[in-house]
Amino acid sequence: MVSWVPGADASLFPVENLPYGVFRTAGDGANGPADGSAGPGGGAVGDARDGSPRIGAAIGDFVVDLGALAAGQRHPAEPLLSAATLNDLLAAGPARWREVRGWLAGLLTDPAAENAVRPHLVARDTVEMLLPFDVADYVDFYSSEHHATNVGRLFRPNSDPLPVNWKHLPIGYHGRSGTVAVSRHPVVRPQGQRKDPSSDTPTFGPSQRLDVEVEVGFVVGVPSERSRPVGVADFADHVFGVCLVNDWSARDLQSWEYVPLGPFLGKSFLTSVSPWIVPLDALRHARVDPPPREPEPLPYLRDAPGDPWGLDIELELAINGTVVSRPPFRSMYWTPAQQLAHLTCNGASLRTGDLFASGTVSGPEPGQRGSLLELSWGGADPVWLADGTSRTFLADGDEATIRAWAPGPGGIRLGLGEVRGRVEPARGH
Ligand SMILES: O=C(O)/C=C/C(=O)CC(=O)CC(=O)O
Ligand SMILES: [Ca+2]
Ligand SMILES: [Mg+2]
Repeated sequence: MVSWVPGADASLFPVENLPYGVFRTAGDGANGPADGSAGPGGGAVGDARDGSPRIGAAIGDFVVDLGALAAGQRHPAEPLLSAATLNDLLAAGPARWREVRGWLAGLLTDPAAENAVRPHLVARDTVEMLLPFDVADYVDFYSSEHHATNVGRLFRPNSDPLPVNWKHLPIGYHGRSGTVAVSRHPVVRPQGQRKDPSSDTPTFGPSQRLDVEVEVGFVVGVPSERSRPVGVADFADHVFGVCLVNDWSARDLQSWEYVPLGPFLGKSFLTSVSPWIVPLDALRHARVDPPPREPEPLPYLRDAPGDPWGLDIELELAINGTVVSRPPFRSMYWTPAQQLAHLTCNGASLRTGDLFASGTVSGPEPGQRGSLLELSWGGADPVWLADGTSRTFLADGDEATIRAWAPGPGGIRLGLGEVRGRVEPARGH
């Protein structure tokens, strides 16, 4: 498809992508004077909606202001698109999602629509991106065989690396939705209990083993009824789209606290997500067969015939600008459709805004590991950065950035954007 938006076709946000997000422009609510002296729309280039959250879609170097565009076009989805979060659009379901996406793609490719749409384009480098949806429940899975094997070796050297249940069900845990934040949120070093292996008693203080986890997140749109499991074949009826997730992890807190109930404070201080939610429709060309599963899973976890949900998403992790890893999502053992089926198989219901993350994505090669725990092999083998310094875990001031791409139609690449965060020193106590 050819868009009239300058540069869009050759960018990572061409009209085949059209991810949704929530943005605001500088104004009273954003970068305006702290004393609030300027009224709404104050300032020479002010807009009455400066500072207010607005729903947008990314196209090339721009954001389309969807509420304003829909109002101008008298589009029936205008109330959904004029909201402050994506939640109403998420709840509207696949028929509405496809209709809005088709309408927008039509306008962005029709030269006759340029005059009507152009006033609603905002340069992306001038906006602030906000958390795009109210996060309902947050679940994190553990579905990379390579990651689970590596972490098993490091955390449980005297046991089998994979737990006996691992190939029978997608292991997961419930995380903390209230501390999910959008990219660029500061990563304040968490404090907590940790116990040095050479000591008999724990101490309290700032984590010395702060880590990243490179993950892909799935955003639920359509809720489900309690006591009615969602089958693998119904994945696309409920899930709206995909974002990137960094499940920041304090390994010293985690390894001391996690037995027997699993991750708790070592991960609950912050989970960062990318601002752009790429609709499943945009990822049609990224679908691939997942790796072979042996033994065959129980019936409720088998791939829907002819409709498996492996995804060929290439990820990249950079620390202070040095790319340290390229995890391949296509190597994940359990697909998001299997994760969703498992999440609901006991009758637990879904809510609009539920977020479930894949688990750390690690491929089979050392350069494909999705955490510093694995890349530095538990701190034994430092990772070198372009400035000549090395890391085992994150230092104060470090910035971690996850980026990703997926194949689109006709050999083009679609961007999933990025999620980044900079570490700040611990506070308090
Ligand atoms: O093996 C363990 O004890 C824990 C591994 C994790 O860090 C849990 C997690 O967040 C799951 C994942 O990201 O794959
Ligand atoms: Ca994780
Ligand atoms: Mg987390």
